[in-house]
Amino acid sequence: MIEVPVQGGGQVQHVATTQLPTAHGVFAVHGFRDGRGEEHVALVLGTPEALLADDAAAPLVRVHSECLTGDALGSWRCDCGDQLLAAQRAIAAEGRGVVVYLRGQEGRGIGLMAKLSAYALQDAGADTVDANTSLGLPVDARDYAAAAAVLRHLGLRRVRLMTSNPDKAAALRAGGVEVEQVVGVPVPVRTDSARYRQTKVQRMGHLPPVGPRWSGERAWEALLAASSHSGADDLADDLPDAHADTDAAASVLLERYSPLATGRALVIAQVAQSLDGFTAARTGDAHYVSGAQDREHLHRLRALVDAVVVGVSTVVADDPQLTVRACPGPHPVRVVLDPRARAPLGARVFTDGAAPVLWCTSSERAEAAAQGVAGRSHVQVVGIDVPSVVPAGALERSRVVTTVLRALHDRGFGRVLVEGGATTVSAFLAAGALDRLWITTAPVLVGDGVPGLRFDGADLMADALRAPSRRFVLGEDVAVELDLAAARASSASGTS
Ligand SMILES: Nc1nc2c(ncn2[C@@H]2O[C@H](COP(=O)(O)OP(=O)(O)OP(=O)(O)O)[C@@H](O)[C@H]2O)c(=O)[nH]1
Ligand SMILES: [Zn+2]
Repeated sequence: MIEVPVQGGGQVQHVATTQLPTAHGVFAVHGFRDGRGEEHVALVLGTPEALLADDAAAPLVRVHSECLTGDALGSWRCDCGDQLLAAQRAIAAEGRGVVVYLRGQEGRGIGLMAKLSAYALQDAGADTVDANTSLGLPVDARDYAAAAAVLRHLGLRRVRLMTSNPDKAAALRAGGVEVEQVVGVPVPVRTDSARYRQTKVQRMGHLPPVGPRWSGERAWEALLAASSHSGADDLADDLPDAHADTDAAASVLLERYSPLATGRALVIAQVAQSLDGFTAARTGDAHYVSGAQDREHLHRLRALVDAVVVGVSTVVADDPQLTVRACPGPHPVRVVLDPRARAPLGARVFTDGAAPVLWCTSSERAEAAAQGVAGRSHVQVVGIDVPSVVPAGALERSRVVTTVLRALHDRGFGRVLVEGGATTVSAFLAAGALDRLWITTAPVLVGDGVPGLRFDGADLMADALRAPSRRFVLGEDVAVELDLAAARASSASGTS
């Protein structure tokens, strides 16, 4: 056993070293006993060479005071549990660092039972400082000499310390460890610990808290940025990795949209249906099938693509704007598939000027259509090489799909959302043109109405179209995403 005397009388004995596999990586864990008989541990990530390298930044270190309620029981009365997690994540993200976990510091050193008594006084209105003093106990009875001794034992003479408590930095410096930087520990804001955190700043001289580095807003900006890098493959840099410190909103957005946020060409579709498979009532009324969260989801999908495609029937029935309003983000180019040029010239997409419109008509109808929208600079007519008769057969529909996607691709719009109606989405699906299909199911029964997805089906369930899927709850609704590109790839390689 090695004894490490330090200034101020602190000394620790090294007792054992072993491995600790955790959610954040495999840490080495070193056990120590101090002069008072308290047992402490150091969780260490990274080789000694990596930790002690002179030419690298000083390693991240967290000196953490034991808190049974916060660390082990998940209590939100204090921020200890969140801080421990945030420290392990930050260390994992850098690939090296140390958490010194100090036992015997429960309740800022007054012990667990006294802390619970102090909590009871806080329930009655006292703040965390007055609660301790009215129990006749010190506000803070901790000292960190043992932490300095542990770090010295590990050979660490310079650290970046994760804390908001200036006493910890001072104690390490007094114990012979240089604190090159004090780094805030990013933790979520929680109502239950708000007053406690405020008191620490106002009455105990702690530094103000820092928020998580990835808020929902920032994550969404990163997703938008990653989507707009045309053609590049190295976009992952824009997005936080799996260990990044994210708040709840950021986690949801990143999980849901990261697979879509690449600069690569991508054709996706979205449909909202009733439980019994209708997209509108018998009269065509579709206001509204799904709820507000699904609307926001649809607007996010719009913001992540270059172009959004609708069939003319949707323009006639719903007069949609097809812009991004329920979240921040750029409007996509709006594409109306209308071989017979029957969209009303007063439709909102033709009159609002909010974003460019490509009106895709058959070549024969293109000139007349262009005259109809003359002077509306945001509308461009695109003549597509398809007959202007109703393209009833599957073959014609699939020709329209291919021709339109090629026309969009040629104009630099590789990322496409096919938004409706269900006939148009079905045509893209049947043509094998969709990479991902989002279907939102709303808990409503329509009985009879405008049918949802329909395509030439299979005779046997064994031959039905199956694909890897993900599920998301959107309020009352459930969105399922089918990864059709993955399904095609696995059936092409015969592994389906
Ligand atoms: N007495 C008392 N102790 C508390 C209370 N809430 C949390 N603690 C204890 O406070 C200790 C953590 O100290 P904090 O002041 O939250 O933070 P810190 O460790 O000083 O500083 P950071 O490094 O920024 O986390 C743990 O031992 C907790 O058990 C409380 O209301 N009363
Ligand atoms: Zn705590």
